Amino acid sequence: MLTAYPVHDIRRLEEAAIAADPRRDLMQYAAGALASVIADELVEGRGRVYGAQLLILVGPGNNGGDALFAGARLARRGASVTAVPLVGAPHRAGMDALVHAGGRVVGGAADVEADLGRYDLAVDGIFGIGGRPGLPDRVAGLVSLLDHHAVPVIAVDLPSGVDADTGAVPGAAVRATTTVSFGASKPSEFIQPARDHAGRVVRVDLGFEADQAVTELQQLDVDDLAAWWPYPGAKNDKYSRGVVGIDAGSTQYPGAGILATHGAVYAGAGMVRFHGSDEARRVLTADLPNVVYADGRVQARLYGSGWGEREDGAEVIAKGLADGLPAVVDADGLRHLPDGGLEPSWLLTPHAGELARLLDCERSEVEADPVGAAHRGADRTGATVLLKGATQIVAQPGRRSVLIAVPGPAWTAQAGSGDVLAGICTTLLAAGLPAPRAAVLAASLQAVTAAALPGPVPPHELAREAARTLGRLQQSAAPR
Ligand SMILES: NC(=O)C1=CN([C@@H]2O[C@H](COP(=O)(O)OP(=O)(O)OC[C@H]3O[C@@H](n4cnc5c(N)ncnc54)[C@H](OP(=O)(O)O)[C@@H]3O)[C@@H](O)[C@H]2O)[C@@H](O)CC1
Ligand SMILES: [K+]
Repeated sequence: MLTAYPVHDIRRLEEAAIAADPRRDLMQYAAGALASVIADELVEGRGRVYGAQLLILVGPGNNGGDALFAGARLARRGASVTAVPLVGAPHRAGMDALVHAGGRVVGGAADVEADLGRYDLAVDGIFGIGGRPGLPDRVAGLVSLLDHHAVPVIAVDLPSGVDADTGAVPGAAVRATTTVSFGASKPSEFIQPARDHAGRVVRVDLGFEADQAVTELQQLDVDDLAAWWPYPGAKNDKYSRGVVGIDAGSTQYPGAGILATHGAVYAGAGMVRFHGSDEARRVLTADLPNVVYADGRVQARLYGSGWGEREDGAEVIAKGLADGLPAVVDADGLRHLPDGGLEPSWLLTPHAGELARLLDCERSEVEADPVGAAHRGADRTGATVLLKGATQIVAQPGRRSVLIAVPGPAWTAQAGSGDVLAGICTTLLAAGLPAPRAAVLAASLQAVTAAALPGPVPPHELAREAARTLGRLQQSAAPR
């Protein structure tokens, strides 16, 4: 599990670390770690540090200071280091150190633009956690020229221009090959599209005490998925493994019911009762003869996938709430929710557009701050929210921390993925998992399965493949 903290918490962690050991110079420590990552990349790219051409992009704050001190260390090792101040006045002591070590400082972007292709590597010390999203125009021009010349960029702390807290990239931003992240991960390391701008992330421990933070973003890894999945044990029977009730699909969209049922069955439901359309039922009878159609006991229900314009949606959901069973509400079902009053054991699975509708805001607002929007969705409805998309975020009402699923390939962005995911979520609720854990495990299983079978594999085939993923995960699961 990786944990990220918003910038205001990282500032507090930094202050606490400095107060705990005032003699420790965090910037020198950070610069030393940065210099060693840069040296490794130079050695990998061209065999040695000596003689390497290094360009340092310098902003007005301590991020530029880190880059300049690292540049000084590399100049002492024989690299030819050029620093270009790009915004405001650069870090004074860092500049002095670089010049003292034999580095060169030019006046501005115009002095390096003509021969950018000669640099082996550029270091982005423009903005760090004090950065506002976007880059001034002249800086954006230089950054895009570096991209054009395919000069690899190492970002200091985070790629300049991205929004560290939200993961949004509303304007120009550095696209790094490697990011050297100090002290604590930033949300932008987990959330798309900023995650793609960071490239490979190298974390440098600055001795922060994380328990002083208020908000956390926890991103699962494959080991967490393997360890947390509720595999059946010797004492389980089909009822204790969990019976799923699926009310999904319609005459208009029978496929949604079929796909959700595939998701539920192949994620290991003890039994699936299907209450969707007759069209879907005919297909399921042939494909999945283990599915039953009679009413009876269930431990969790799915509502909404492929409902279309269903008229009794609100009634069906109200009845489900009165039953007191945990439930997943997906897709068209989200239009029939009561105004608040849901429970955290209910899981809503909107994509950005559906969450925007729930929040009465524009989709672009959800995309600009998906974690904040997921929180608002959970607080407004009282339910757990799994916000689907390039980054899959789980928020709970009244809690400031979120869970993030294992990242997966963009291949899963296709019609039907959400229906399968809703089915997997319902299986995990029926197995007795709390809604946040069910949501993050289900999304992670789908991502890990798609990563192992890359390509345009249709969602029902990925659903089947998930069963094989689970078999492999169970074998690899170390007891915790
Ligand atoms: N504290 C510690 O212990 C350690 C900190 N460390 C390092 O310090 C970094 C944080 O340093 P920092 O606070 O000086 O902020 P940083 O981002 O360098 O610059 C902010 C300046 O940029 C300006 N500015 C921002 N955006 C802009 C824009 N779009 N366009 C134009 N201007 C813009 C902004 O202006 P303002 O917003 O105030 O108007 C302000 O002047 C951190 O990421 C890490 O690298 C490490 O050494 C480890 C120990
Ligand atoms: K940076």
